[in-house]
Amino acid sequence: MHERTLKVRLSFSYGEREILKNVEFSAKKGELLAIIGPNGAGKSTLLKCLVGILKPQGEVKFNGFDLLQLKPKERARFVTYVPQSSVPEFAFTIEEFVEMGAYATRGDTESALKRVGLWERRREFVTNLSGGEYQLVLIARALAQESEIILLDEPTSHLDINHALQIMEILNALKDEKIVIVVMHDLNLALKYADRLLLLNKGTIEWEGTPSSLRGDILENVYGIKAKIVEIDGASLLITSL
Ligand SMILES: Nc1ncnc2c1ncn2[C@@H]1O[C@H](COP(=O)(O)OP(=O)(O)OP(=O)(O)O)[C@@H](O)[C@H]1O
Repeated sequence: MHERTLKVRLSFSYGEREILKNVEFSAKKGELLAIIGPNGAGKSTLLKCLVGILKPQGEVKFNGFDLLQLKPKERARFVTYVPQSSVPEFAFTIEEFVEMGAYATRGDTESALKRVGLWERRREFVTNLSGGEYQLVLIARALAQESEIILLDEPTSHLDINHALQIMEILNALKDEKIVIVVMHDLNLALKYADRLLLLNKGTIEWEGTPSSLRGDILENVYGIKAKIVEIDGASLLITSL
């Protein structure tokens, strides 16, 4: 049996400009991996490399073979990508939109929509949804694809705290079935839900560890802020100022 582990080692340049420099990490089922880091650090570029939208140098090994060597359709069986979203302008119903995900079956669509609580609303048009509701639809579409790896780029960015927590709970429940990698800007949500954090800065992994091992001074250097992490009721809370 191959271990169900994703092993990444890659670099990527836009033309002459090196954006990701020898980024090396692994991810496995059972843990939610959050990628954090300042604007422009290369987080979205990293996800796009992992899903094959961009062509990096290096390798993305899963179960011993290199996903970068697969054709896009084959790769879609293994990796699903949920991009940063805005509501689309085409008139599909929620159900049609989720079914359009690669390799999704009707059964997958039903269970995915039930999981995000949108099955009853499946005949509504996606154009009429709020940003947060559309985010849930995108996640349902990714779930319906039944891939083994799911990559999400700031899935809570447009969401109120209730919906943000709902999404994080869904991802938390998903991590035993799939490898879950999430780019997050909300550091408090990352501290609460991530099992492991990757801090990306200027295209390299500046720090990697569990939320409980993160210290304020690590964030201070990278973000140029004052930061303190305190424990309240067993939870880590980040307090910041300029
Ligand atoms: N198509 C492109 N052509 C050239 N440079 C690009 C392109 N897309 C992104 N970049 C550059 O790559 C760098 C990393 O961008 P990326 O979007 O990966 O950062 P990020 O960490 O996701 O940032 P943010 O938190 O702001 O979303 C940025 O400096 C950006 O200007």
